Amino acid sequence: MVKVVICGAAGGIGQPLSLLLKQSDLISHLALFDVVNAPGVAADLSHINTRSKVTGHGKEAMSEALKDAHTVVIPAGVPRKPGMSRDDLFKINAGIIRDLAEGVANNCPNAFVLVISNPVNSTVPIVCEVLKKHGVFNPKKVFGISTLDVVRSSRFVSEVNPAVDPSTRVTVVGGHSGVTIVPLLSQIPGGFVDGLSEEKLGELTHRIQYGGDEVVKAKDGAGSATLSMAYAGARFTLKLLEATVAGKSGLVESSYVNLDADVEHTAEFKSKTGLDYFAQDVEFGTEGVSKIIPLPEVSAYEKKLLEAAIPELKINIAKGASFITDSA
Ligand SMILES: NC(=O)C1=CN([C@@H]2O[C@H](COP(=O)(O)OP(=O)(O)OC[C@H]3O[C@@H](n4cnc5c(N)ncnc54)[C@H](O)[C@@H]3O)[C@@H](O)[C@H]2O)C=CC1
Ligand SMILES: O=C([O-])CC(=O)C(=O)O
Repeated sequence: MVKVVICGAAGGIGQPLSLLLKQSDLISHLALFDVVNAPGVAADLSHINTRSKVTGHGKEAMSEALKDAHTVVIPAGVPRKPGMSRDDLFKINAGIIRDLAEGVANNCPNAFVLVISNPVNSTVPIVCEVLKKHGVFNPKKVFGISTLDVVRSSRFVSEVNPAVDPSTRVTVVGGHSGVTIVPLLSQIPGGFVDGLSEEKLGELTHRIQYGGDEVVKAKDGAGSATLSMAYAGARFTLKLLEATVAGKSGLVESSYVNLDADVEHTAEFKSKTGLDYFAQDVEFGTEGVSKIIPLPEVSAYEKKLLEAAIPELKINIAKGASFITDSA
């Protein structure tokens, strides 16, 4: 039985994400949890004639929803409005994520946990610290979903140079907010960056780093990216299921992870930077993270971007981790 739980399933991301996951035969039970409207969304989805059973679980039924889950995807919490940073969401979302992580520790301690809720740079450390507190932390099983940064990069690159197919993978590392998002455009095959002026490269990098703001502004108070995020979230979740359920090897996706997930390939980076978490290309295996792919040789421009990302990431990580450790 492969039970996948969506926490925040009735929301802007939760609904289309649930719809996309309903199409997968790898899932046998899709459990939708939300503090509002979960039974309604579940009833609707349950009429679709694919393999999975769908159940809805309201406010009082978190434990029932999470019980024995294989994978838990978390897009629960509030989104940004214009003028807000992702970090401004911490006040509300940190507590929501802590409570859901407690639920995971108590009901499905072996589950893969995929965190979408912002600020991802801090919510992932919150989940990890809660799981550590309960003695059930496995760094190979907790993922911050930064896939939307990769999806945007591929799209925006193809707009700058139509010769690059929009499905071309772009390596994006760092974290998931502003300067912590570091696209490694020098890695795109075919000498993509060589054809760009310094100004164009700066503009494209900035667009990738602040792509979320474009949507927040266009939605004008009605929230942030939901449909592109659902696409990115489904792509990540399904790839992980292909590795963990169907046993496919060699699948790679970028993710914001605890670097202890692969000490062999991260020890040097960790001691050099002092970072415990970083988004990097991750190869999936049956246990979750099978390998964190080391950073490639980066350009001088990207080196500067990394230098700007690291101190900001440290602040975000410390804020998330101490939210749990200081209250112990
Ligand atoms: N990682 C990424 O790339 C992205 C992350 N996000 C983040 O995802 C989160 C959700 O965004 P939207 O779906 O647009 O927001 P939304 O407000 O439309 O939906 C959030 C849902 O979470 C539910 N919820 C609130 N507290 C809950 C709890 N304790 N347990 C279960 N469900 C709960 C709400 O009832 C609501 O249905 C936001 O924090 C947003 O910033 C958004 C886009 C991209
Ligand atoms: O911008 C936001 O607040 C939502 C998000 O994380 C994104 O779209 O990348």
